[in-house]
Amino acid sequence: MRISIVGSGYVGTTVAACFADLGHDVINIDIDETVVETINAGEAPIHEEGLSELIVEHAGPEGTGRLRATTDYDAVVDTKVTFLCLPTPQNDDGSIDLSIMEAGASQLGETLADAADWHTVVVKSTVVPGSTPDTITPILEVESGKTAGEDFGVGMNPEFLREGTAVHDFLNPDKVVLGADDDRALEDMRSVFDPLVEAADAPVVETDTRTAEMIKYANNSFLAAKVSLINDIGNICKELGVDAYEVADAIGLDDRISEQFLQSGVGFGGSCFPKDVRAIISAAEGTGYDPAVLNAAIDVNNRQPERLVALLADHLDGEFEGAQIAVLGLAFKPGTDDMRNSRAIPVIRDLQARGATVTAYDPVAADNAPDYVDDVTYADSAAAALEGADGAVIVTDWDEFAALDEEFDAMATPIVVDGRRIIERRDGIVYEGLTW
Ligand SMILES: NC(=O)C1=CN([C@@H]2O[C@H](COP(=O)(O)OP(=O)(O)OC[C@H]3O[C@@H](n4cnc5c(N)ncnc54)[C@H](O)[C@@H]3O)[C@@H](O)[C@H]2O)C=CC1
Ligand SMILES: O=C(O)[C@H]1O[C@H](OP(=O)(O)OP(=O)(O)OC[C@H]2O[C@@H](n3ccc(=O)[nH]c3=O)[C@H](O)[C@@H]2O)[C@H](O)[C@@H](O)[C@@H]1O
Repeated sequence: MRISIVGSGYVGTTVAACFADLGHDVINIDIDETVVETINAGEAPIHEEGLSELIVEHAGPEGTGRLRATTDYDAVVDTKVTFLCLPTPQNDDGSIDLSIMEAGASQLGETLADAADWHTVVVKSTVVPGSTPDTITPILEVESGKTAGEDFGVGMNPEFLREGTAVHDFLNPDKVVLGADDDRALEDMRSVFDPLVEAADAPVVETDTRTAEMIKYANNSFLAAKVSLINDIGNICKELGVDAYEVADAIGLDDRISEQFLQSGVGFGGSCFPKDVRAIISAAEGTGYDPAVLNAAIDVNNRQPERLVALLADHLDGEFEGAQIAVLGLAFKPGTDDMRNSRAIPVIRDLQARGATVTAYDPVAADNAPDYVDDVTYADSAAAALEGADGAVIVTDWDEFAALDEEFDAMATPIVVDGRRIIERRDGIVYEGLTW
């Protein structure tokens, strides 16, 4: 099937490359010319395991030609289904900012005015319940001069991939959620997903657009709250002299709890959990409901970076002035160069506010870091960051940090505060785990 994907970021590029791999003819539309040129040159515009190979195979000069990128929305007319994979950031008050979606829907609607045939538009971005039927559909109708359900269809298909394992997650979904308010749109979505559903033997949930939108927030809220709950328990463990990881291993054996998302530490970051939990809190508050547990999840998450720095402060007798602190890890999780809402940001700012100078190292995210933090020296290796440091904090659980050993001996004072349980406790290091 010929499909178009609007937005070529972490979701759009992954989805476009994977759909091309599943046999569809895919056009990826983005306003960023560099991104478009990169894809058309057969290269991945973002760091994601397995993505470069797919882009070489389907967009590269020797490739299948099933993936092509453009800045031109008119390309949509040659396709049958369009997925909107545009950013849905937050306003200052935490509520969802739909302006980019509105701009994309507006451009798409103008293009659809010229479409002779039925076309289905699918919202893949994470949007609060009601956004698709109440905001996106009316824009498409006004700009195209057509009627939803009669001339074109609208669906909502939330995405559950994780950054770092995006290609694997997309191709091996736990579930595929297809939300639609009319049968033809649903039928088109089924046709797009058939090859994936068959290859992955994935369960399909068919529902209306509002419910599909809410399923996404419920999924992310549940996981974010689970991380905050294990962090709350972890903080209690630390205060009481108990190892939270031993506790988590045991409770994770209970199928009702499961072992996943029980790693306590410096908290959740990324472009989704913090923003999505705040957006659904805001939507709930708009109805007059106070979502107490979700507010607590954000509150606990905000406190973990402070607790990490406070543990280091204890070992430096509160004296950060003139201290050189190594920060290992900048990305919000391993496997990605994404620093959006990384816990490294509050950790670095807190250290600097207390008077420390910061030398940071991350295997892939350092180039993005200056957009988020100032006055940081970037080292080429963990060893270089640690050399001469008065203390170190571990913010991201990159595998390579687990192999660090004698590098700590080159520190001026080998104090290591581990926010991700990645470093081995050993003689010669003053080691503090955040929740163990
Ligand atoms: N990042 C993730 O792991 C996941 C994200 N999501 C959701 O998917 C949506 C997209 O997120 P990301 O891919 O992370 O965003 P992103 O920020 O990585 O990429 C968005 C892309 O859209 C382009 N763009 C902006 N305005 C445009 C316009 N008017 N027309 C065409 N292109 C335009 C940008 O140039 C950029 O390349 C969000 O709603 C997010 O919450 C859902 C699941 C996973
Ligand atoms: O909506 C989204 O964008 C995505 O958000 C998350 O994916 P992602 O943010 O890429 O990464 P996760 O692996 O979920 O990690 C999020 C944060 O939680 C932290 N985390 C995760 C698990 C854990 O046990 N402990 C913990 O602190 C990670 O370090 C990271 O900072 C969800 O897992 C995806 O299903 C969803 O599609």
